Amino acid sequence: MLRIAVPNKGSLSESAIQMLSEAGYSGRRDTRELHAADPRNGVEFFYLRPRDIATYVGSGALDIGITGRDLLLDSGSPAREVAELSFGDSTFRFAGAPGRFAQLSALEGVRVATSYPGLVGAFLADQGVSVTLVPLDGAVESAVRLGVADAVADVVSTGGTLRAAGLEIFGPVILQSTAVLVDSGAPKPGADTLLRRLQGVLVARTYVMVDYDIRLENIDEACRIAPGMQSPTVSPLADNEWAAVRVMIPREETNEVMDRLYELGARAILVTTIHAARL
Ligand SMILES: Nc1ncnc2c1ncn2[C@@H]1O[C@H](COP(=O)(O)OP(=O)(O)OP(=O)(O)O)[C@@H](O)[C@H]1O
Ligand SMILES: O=P(O)(O)OC[C@H]1O[C@H](OP(=O)(O)OP(=O)(O)O)[C@H](O)[C@@H]1O
Ligand SMILES: [Mg+2]
Repeated sequence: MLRIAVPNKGSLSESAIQMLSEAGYSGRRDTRELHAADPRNGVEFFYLRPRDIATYVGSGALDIGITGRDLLLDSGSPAREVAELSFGDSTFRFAGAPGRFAQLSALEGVRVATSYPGLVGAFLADQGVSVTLVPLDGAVESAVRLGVADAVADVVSTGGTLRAAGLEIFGPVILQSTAVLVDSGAPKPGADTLLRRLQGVLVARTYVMVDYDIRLENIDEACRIAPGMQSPTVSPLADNEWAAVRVMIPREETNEVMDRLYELGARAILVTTIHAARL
């Protein structure tokens, strides 16, 4: 059985569990369960703190897992990133009182609070800036107001938490993070199937299927508007001056592509969602 680590709570948990469900796996039924077997698919799930997942996978205790890139790098674990999963996006930034720090070098010698000391320490060492790191468990934005640090380094999503704490971002982007699939680098039976299934979910979410009818003389132009993956499927119609075309397009381009096809003379343009895919 492939042993898979899944975030048990926090920002990544719900999306990770949803994605595995769309990939055809059945997981735990109760949020307090820490382990669930899915014998039909030959996998076992272990629900763990996202911060600990790289440690379990890097040590070989578990085969593969879902965590954040920032948490992976912070852990110092030898686990490696296998694929991006397109959720849990965030940036990792420095912040301080408005106007206090103009650039990174202004951090020299000051106290920087973070719950990612491994990630921030490595970044600052690489940049040749020496600070006193103040490791905290969370809510690090309060550290400046409460006087335990001069600046913070933390996850930023909307920026709302920083603003509410009266802090301002400065300096370079430390990291662009996203949820990732991680493994130990050693091949594991069943891991390829999991990866293909998750990639299938991403394709199904990112693309839609478009069907339309078009006059034969306009097919080439229509295929330039929507070229598809390999190439559109073109089928004859009973009226031999027309053909039916089927093609995948990026979901976010749906209406623009429909408008352009219609203007070209396409009719009966139908868009359907994709439930699952293997490219
Ligand atoms: N708005 C967000 N807040 C926090 N983490 C986020 C956010 N968006 C994405 N993430 C990502 O989620 C992961 C952190 O998840 P984790 O569950 O450890 O902490 P959390 O969501 O802050 O939960 P908790 O604070 O309850 O431990 C990181 O990879 C982080 O980049
Ligand atoms: O930019 P925003 O949209 O405001 O989101 C970022 C905030 O969300 C997270 O905090 P969380 O709620 O997880 O609490 P924590 O700091 O205790 O982890 C993160 O640590 C930031 O504080
Ligand atoms: Mg948090």
